[in-house]
Amino acid sequence: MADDYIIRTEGLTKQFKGFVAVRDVTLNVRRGTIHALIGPNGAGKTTVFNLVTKFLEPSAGRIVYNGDDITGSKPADIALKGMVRSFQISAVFPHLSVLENVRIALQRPTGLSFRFWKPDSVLDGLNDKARTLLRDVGLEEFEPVMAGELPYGRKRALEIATTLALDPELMLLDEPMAGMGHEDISRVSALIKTVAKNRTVLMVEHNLNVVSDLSDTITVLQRGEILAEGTYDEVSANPDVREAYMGTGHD
Ligand SMILES: Nc1ncnc2c1ncn2[C@@H]1O[C@H](COP(=O)(O)OP(=O)(O)OP(=O)(O)O)[C@@H](O)[C@H]1O
Repeated sequence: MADDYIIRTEGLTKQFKGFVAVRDVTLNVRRGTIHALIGPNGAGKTTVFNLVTKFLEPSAGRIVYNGDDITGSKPADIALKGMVRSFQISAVFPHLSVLENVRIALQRPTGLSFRFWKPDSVLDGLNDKARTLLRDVGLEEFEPVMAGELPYGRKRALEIATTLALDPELMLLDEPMAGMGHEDISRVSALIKTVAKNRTVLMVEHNLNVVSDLSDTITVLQRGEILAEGTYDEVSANPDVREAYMGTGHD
């Protein structure tokens, strides 16, 4: 049933001055799952993400979100419909406290407009909601800390909190583990599992341990095209995928 899929792309293609970065990508992301997009450098993962979130216009193909054709929509329109990309839209303001960052995020109807001019009394009313979000991402002790002073992994957790403030139905995570050490990776992985419980997550991630631990479905891209799709066990046993990653797929 079409409704099983929160987002579908049909024949998605993107050319940059004649170079085909993404070719005929038909992606189906099942509602309520964690779906990872992986592939070697230059495979087209970021371009697919930019197309899905409308930061780029496709050269051909269609994008359907919750049954609506959003191929011609603007990023702000799709954010309003519940598709929110983390680590891009959710800027963290370094000179504001952790709590203030989440309060401001709670003020954003689309994730794209910022309202600094609200009186303090209105912002104070948001404290309870902000504190709940901080607890969800394990940052309650960091509430008064300036965001710019947070350790790296905690900053990413704050970014997730500011994204969750928009209550997205589909959350897109762009390399959530980039630049993190082991400890942060385990904490942020656990966090993603928790926040994915009542929403859908589509993520681009290079760390294959994380991908295997978190993902229900994995789509492997290579040179702009889908090479394989399935569970981690399925794609990691696929000779074409092994060849693409390690050059050891076919004997
Ligand atoms: N704006 C652009 N203009 C021209 N070529 C581009 C542009 N954006 C991406 N490309 C090219 O398209 C291809 C796919 O790039 P993309 O960034 O989507 O890959 P990726 O899988 O995200 O790679 P990485 O893992 O290195 O981030 C690359 O060859 C890249 O050089």
